[in-house]
Amino acid sequence: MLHTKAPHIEELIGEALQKAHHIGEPLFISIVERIDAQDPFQFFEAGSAVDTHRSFWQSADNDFTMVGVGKGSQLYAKSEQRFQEVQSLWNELQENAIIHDDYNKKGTGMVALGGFSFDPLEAETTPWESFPDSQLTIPAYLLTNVDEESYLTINAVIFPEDHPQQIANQILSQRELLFEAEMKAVQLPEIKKTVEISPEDWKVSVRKATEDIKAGMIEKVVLARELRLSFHEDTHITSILRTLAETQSNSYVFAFESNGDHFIGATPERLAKVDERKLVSTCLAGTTPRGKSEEEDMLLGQELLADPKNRQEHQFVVEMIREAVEACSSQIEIPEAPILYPLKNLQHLYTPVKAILDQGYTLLDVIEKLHPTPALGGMPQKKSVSYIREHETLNRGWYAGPVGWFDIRNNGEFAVAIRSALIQQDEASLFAGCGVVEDSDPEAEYEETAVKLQPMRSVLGGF
Ligand SMILES: C=C(O[C@H]1C=CC=C(C(=O)O)[C@@H]1O)C(=O)O
Ligand SMILES: [Mg+2]
Repeated sequence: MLHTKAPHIEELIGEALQKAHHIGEPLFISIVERIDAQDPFQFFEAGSAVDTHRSFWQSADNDFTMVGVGKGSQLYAKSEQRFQEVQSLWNELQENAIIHDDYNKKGTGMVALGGFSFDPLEAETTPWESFPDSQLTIPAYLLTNVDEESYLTINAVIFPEDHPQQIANQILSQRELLFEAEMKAVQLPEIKKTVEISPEDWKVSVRKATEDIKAGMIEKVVLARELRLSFHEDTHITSILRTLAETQSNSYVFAFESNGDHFIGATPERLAKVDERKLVSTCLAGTTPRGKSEEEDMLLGQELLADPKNRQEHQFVVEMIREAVEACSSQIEIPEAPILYPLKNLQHLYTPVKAILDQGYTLLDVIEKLHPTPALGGMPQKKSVSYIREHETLNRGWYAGPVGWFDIRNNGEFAVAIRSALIQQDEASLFAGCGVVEDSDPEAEYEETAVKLQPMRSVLGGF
């Protein structure tokens, strides 16, 4: 039930239309209202009656959630300069925008949500046909839960030839649908078939990578593998999303729906966040399972902190992020040694990076410098990405790519889309990778990826 009244939509659209007429060009309009507290999962569910294009984003500390429905506008770019191209499209869109916003809260109003594939030079498109190289959506309807309040943004492009009444009616009827849905009971899928894609070949590729590292070809490379599940029925995405959010603490929970396909995950790995020019990035690499008892857990954690192979894996990430952050910011703070970052099934080595972003740089500039970090690609950056293109048999698509959001206040946050799955009706592909260094043992790396597959596997009907 909706207890707030939409602001004078028709009036605002009428004004925008007059202006569009005057300049002879389409105009972007964004209207923000504060609404009664809304459950984001219910809103996501209700969104399916409005559009098959939805987005979900919840920050790792759970205090910030956004749900996008439909397309107010979209930003696409397909080239090695995709981050800069998306930035230019975003700047252009803002030039002809009218914004009605009395609140000025982060993540409300004109906000772009979406992601980028791991490697823009990957030629293969299957099974990622619905997820272009970069796709950022300014949702037609955006729910933002921030500072314990809920906000609804309506975004639309108004063309000079549009009819204001018609547009207002459509918005008002869709807006009503968004607050109507009854939440179904959580229903997780039942697995019909589980296929691990060539685990033995994958271990051989890890062994080969260690040899190539010893031969000096590269220093580190992250190799990923795939697990394919099929289900007895089509999956219910809201149930999967809600269960993921409930079970995976310390993680960003995300979902992107595009043409009915879903890319969904719970990733612990922040790439970069900018909040009023305060920049935060994260080095997360080096892994061990959680213990079954508190004692075993501590022991495993201490071993991880002291393990040279994992420390090396981690250190590559710290060095690279330091260099990238130094190129665009000042007052950089990086602790000398990592600490433990505990998740439900595993623990990582973690080093936070803080800085103040220099004037003139945007979040996308930072993402461009960082992606991929050696936690997802390797070291050196370009060589390891080519190595992956050549030796990894799966098509990563958006797996390990940057996913997130930004607004017109230059705030935003991107995480790296790991611990994730591409869900296509009654099928899913799950992905997990691991950092291979000189001393990697293929069997141990295989086990590490098995634990990393666990969070998605368990919400998809597995153990
Ligand atoms: C590439 C993945 O994890 C990365 C992030 C944290 C720890 C990692 C590791 O210890 O190997 C990986 O670099 C993945 O989960 O698919
Ligand atoms: Mg590792």
